[in-house]
Amino acid sequence: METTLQGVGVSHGVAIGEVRRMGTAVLEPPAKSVPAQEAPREQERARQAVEAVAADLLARGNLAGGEAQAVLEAQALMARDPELAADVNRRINVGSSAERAVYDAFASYRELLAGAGEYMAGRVADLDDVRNRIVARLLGVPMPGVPDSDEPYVLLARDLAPADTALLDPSLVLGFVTEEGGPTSHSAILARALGVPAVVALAGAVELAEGTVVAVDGSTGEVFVAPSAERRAELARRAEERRVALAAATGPGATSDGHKVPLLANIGGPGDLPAVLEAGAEGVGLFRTEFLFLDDAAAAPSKDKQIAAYREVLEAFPGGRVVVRVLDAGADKPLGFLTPADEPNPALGVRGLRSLLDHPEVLRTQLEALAEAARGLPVYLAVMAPMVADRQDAAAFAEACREAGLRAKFGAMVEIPSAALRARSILQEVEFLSLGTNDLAQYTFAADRQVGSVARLQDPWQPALLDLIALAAEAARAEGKSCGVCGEAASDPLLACVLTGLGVTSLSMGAAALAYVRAALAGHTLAQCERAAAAARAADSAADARRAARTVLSGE
Ligand SMILES: C=C(OP(=O)(O)O)C(=O)O
Ligand SMILES: [Mg+2]
Repeated sequence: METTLQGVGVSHGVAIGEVRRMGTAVLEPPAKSVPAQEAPREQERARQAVEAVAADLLARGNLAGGEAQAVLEAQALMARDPELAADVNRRINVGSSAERAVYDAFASYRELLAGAGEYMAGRVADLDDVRNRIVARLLGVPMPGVPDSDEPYVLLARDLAPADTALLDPSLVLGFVTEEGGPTSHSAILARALGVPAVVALAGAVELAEGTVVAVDGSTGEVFVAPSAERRAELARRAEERRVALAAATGPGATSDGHKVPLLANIGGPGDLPAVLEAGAEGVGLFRTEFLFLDDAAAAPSKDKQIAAYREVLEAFPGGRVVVRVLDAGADKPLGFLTPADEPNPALGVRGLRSLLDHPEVLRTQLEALAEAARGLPVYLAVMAPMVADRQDAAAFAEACREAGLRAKFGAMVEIPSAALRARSILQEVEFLSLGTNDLAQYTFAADRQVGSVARLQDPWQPALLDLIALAAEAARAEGKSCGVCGEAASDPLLACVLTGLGVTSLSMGAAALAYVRAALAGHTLAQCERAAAAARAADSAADARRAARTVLSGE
């Protein structure tokens, strides 16, 4: 029988399919004691699990070929290491269960690797993956990581980290459902980048059994479990209605009375270009460069690798604008070579621009790579720094850009309330602002963007967030400079009208949202957007702000 679950819809569209679960991180197996007479049986279980995992890794390597094959073969060698096997057997002889013995033996091997120089330390993540696979097999729980499936599926997870999703095959993912995460979590951002429907913060999601058929409506946040034939028909009708409305809006972003609001794209690398070009993006408003390097977070990316990736993006927008963000490492996007491992609270620690100022050579290499990539291309390059707190940060960034000989506009992201409050002083150092509303909401409401239970406070309609946006936009207007939004707030069509009314000068979003936002802007005048913005700011809650804006925009 059909049941309906309600979460938060974060990426439009409808998907119907079987759920496949993302294996969760392996729990530490309990340290129970196993009687001596069972030791041989436990040793055999351990041996078989190790062998099965090694064989599986080799088989995957054969399929993948290239660099991936070398990595998987090295992992299979780690699994079959005779020293490790001897250690596992020793631990079982003194009373460990097979899973606990594997867990502990890998822990001591891990310490050895971590202390054995930079290259070996970089293999720790591979070793952990091998351990997780063997322990998961012994415990009889799903393998960690992306599901193995040849059929398209709806991906179900507690939450998704950027590193998990690097391995997803987009052609197989129909949609996402996650138990954690809010509208600005990386699950949501990735879903929008892939253009697949997604629902996050769905309580009880991980209890859905593997293979359950669900229908996901990423616009309303509903997930229908075992949908009826009537439900499927209704969802197909809704999807068709949206498609028709979208097809009607084309061209550059503007209100119905011609106030221009360039519609730009958020990208993570050249792989996103076909979708954003197809969706008619007028440029790039946020190139999240750290996404290029998540697969090799142990070492700083080489200059040549960077130049190639940047050039590919810059070439795609002749005559257009491309805003590149320098590496934003830390908190939800850790990079081993930049992010301190032992911070008690990484979101409040050395992340974003702070870590680049601690590693000036990494910043210099990136800025020089950008200068080189842009040489001779007819593109308006802009470069911005994440997590700018004050004028001193902005000045340090601008100075680094000048030293690298970069001919581009330098800008600051407004992601920390202090930057919105003192936007005018920051604008003495840089030429534009870009509001990162995801982090700005996180820091304004002290609400971790990765935690589903505080998603209410991550809602970009919160009037306090709208006030900070208005402050930054007014400061930019007073200085005769631009102030865009590149956080996920820009991808909500109704909110995009409100942001325009607040004085924001461009909107940047994932490819899938561009048509929706274009259509919403084209349906309203600037004066209507301004009235909607005033009504939203006068409200006392996110829900009331949304209602007030909707009333203004639909009632005139
Ligand atoms: C655009 C933003 O940056 P990210 O989501 O990559 O932190 C933001 O914080 O709004
Ligand atoms: Mg941010």
